Amino acid sequence: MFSLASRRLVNAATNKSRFFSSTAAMGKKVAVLGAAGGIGQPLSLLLKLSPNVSELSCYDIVGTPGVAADLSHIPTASSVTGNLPAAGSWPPSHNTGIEAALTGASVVVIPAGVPRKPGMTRDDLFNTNAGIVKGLVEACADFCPDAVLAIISNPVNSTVPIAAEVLKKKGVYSPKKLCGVTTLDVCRANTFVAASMGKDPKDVNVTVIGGHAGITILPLFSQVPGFSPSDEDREALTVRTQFGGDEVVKAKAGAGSATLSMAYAGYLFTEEVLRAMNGADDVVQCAFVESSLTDAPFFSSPCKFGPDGVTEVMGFGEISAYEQKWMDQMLPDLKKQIQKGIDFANQ
Ligand SMILES: NC(=O)C1=CN([C@@H]2O[C@H](COP(=O)(O)OP(=O)(O)OC[C@H]3O[C@@H](n4cnc5c(N)ncnc54)[C@H](O)[C@@H]3O)[C@@H](O)[C@H]2O)C=CC1
Ligand SMILES: O=C([O-])CC(=O)C(=O)O
Repeated sequence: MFSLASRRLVNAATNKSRFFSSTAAMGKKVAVLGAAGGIGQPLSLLLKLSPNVSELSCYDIVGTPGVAADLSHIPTASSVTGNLPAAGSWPPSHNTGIEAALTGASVVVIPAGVPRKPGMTRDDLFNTNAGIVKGLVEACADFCPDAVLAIISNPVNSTVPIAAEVLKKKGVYSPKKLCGVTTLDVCRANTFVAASMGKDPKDVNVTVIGGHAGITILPLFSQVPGFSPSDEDREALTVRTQFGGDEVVKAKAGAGSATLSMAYAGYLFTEEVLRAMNGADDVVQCAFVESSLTDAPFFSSPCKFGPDGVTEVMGFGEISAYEQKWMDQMLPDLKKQIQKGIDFANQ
């Protein structure tokens, strides 16, 4: 699923892409909200290397003039701007503010908000991040209502429903254009299974369904061709994928959560959205979207992408009895977290 995007990144970075000049003409404006943060900076770097991006708009409440000035020295075809809520944009001639940051954007990636510290759940971030996401999505509704929104800010299981409610109130909601980014769960599952099978991770593509928090994350290892782990290994790999975020939070010991792997995952997700916008008809990736596959109103599953975002929420095929057990356990939690977001947006 990701091998093409990954190859393009290497090509762009080494400036040898034979696609470079031809695809630059199809480049889109991409805005990163939270661009000065732990995820935002490396994500912006990767997007600056993308031949599918013609304009990179970095927005944050602090630091974006520096991030943009720094990125602007990288010799790729895209322009870059650093936007702040008030005065002090970069370049100085550029209008500052969220309106300038968002106007004309085709894709908006949102990693704005606080990360976890050890001992916290993603839901513990709700009180701070719910309001941040609500405010930013209101601005998206006002200034780029047709953009695809890719929500990274946690808790994704609640922030995506918040975004949906905000967009509905503004009269611009399209389920095709609102995605929670669960790509990091796929990256982790691929990495862990490839190591267990002695394979190159690029040859593994695990479907991960559900949500993006603990047991709501469900990797479908039964669908990986040639993979038949012992019960014990399957349990260990499933739990490690579900709690991969905690592994990083613990190792960072108070300095935050996954940033570099998330920047990579956010880049892969965005590249695939852009590739579909540019006409590719083979783009399928997991995303947390409005869904009728289960009785949870939002659910992550493989989705087909086209020029306007998600064109089909695909099913997830047959799952094993082991996976069904996790699914039964997950759904009440997931539905509760979704409802919490909906209630917040409507209070
Ligand atoms: N979906 C996923 O798989 C993952 C999600 N995350 C989540 O991503 C979020 C960001 O994580 P980090 O980058 O590590 O945090 P960070 O604290 O390093 O960066 C967040 C950035 O958001 C900015 N920000 C805060 N309020 C803002 C606003 N109203 N408008 C614009 N920018 C604003 C901050 O100034 C900061 O630069 C967290 O909520 C974290 O839990 C992290 C890893 C994986
Ligand atoms: O664990 C966290 O808080 C950050 C995150 O969502 C992840 O790494 O999957």
